[in-house]
Amino acid sequence: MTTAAPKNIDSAALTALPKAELHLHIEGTLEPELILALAARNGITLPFPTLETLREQYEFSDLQSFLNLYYANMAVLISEADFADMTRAYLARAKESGVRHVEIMFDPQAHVARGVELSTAVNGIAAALASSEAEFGISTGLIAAFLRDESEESALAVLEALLHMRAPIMGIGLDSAEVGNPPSKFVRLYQRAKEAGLHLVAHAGEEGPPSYVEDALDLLGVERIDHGIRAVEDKFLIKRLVTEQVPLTVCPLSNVRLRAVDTLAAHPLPQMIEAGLNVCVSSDDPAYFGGYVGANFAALVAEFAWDAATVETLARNSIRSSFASAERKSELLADLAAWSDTHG
Ligand code: HPA
Ligand SMILES: [Zn+2]
Repeated sequence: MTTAAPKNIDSAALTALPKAELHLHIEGTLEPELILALAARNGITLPFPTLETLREQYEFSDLQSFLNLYYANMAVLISEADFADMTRAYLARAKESGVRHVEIMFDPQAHVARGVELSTAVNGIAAALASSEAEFGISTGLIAAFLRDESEESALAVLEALLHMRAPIMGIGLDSAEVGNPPSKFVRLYQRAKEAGLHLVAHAGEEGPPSYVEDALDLLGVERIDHGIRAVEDKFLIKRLVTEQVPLTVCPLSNVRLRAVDTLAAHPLPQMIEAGLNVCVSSDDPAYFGGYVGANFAALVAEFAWDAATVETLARNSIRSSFASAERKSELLADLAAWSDTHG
């Protein structure tokens, strides 16, 4: 018997790969063109009012330097239509990347702090998500992410408001400036969300130490870790993450642009796959970091010369680690098996 040589993974095959995107900040999908269009629609003057001057700002030295621009650009989001247009634009691009299921994070506190009603943000995003399956073939879920550089009281107040208005959220997350804002600050928030039946995720180990990953699991009870790349610094933690198969949503282009790693070649993802960790690939803030999830896969395949089996594993992990219904997961896994028959 001869073994067939692995086929090359071309861009059409990567696009066709059925995948779930589990780490995506919807405000991080605002492309410069849309920022300027929304600014014009709302009569807002931005500090960088042209495409050229705005684009010049997209050089980051760390997470905080990115967050400064990310929060400043949110000023253009005023009406439900703005939130809906941003979300629909993302879904259209996600479809081009072969995304079949997405769990979208949004930052409710960042909008409330600007004087935008919570219902405006929630209803606008939800309106676009409501037609996503029919329009784009993408099933969706919404996750309210809380700002870890704000107080737990502020997060609790916004969570209560979301529950009171019966916002269509499936879970909560924790994002923004990580170092100095450990998971231990948010124990009551996560307890409350758990009581309310919500799924629990948190960013940990992006810039923060491996102990934040451990604390997110032990103190907050999260089901998934967003990023988690610094876990590789602690071999005992890696062993635990492998044993428990904790999902890690890794965002390679983000890590390079925010200098969490020096280069894509130096990214720990191959080592993480090799160790048997339950990793998947996501885009984080694709309008800021040089590409949607398809571009992340393409860059990885170009850098590491991966075969079909490796990208299939990453896609399978993303589907299995999602909070999609059991039926939806089976459907996507069947599509993945069909992809493998063609491309494997
Ligand atoms: O990459 C990120 N890290 C932390 N907080 C964030 N908020 C939006 N994007 C990010
Ligand atoms: Zn993120």
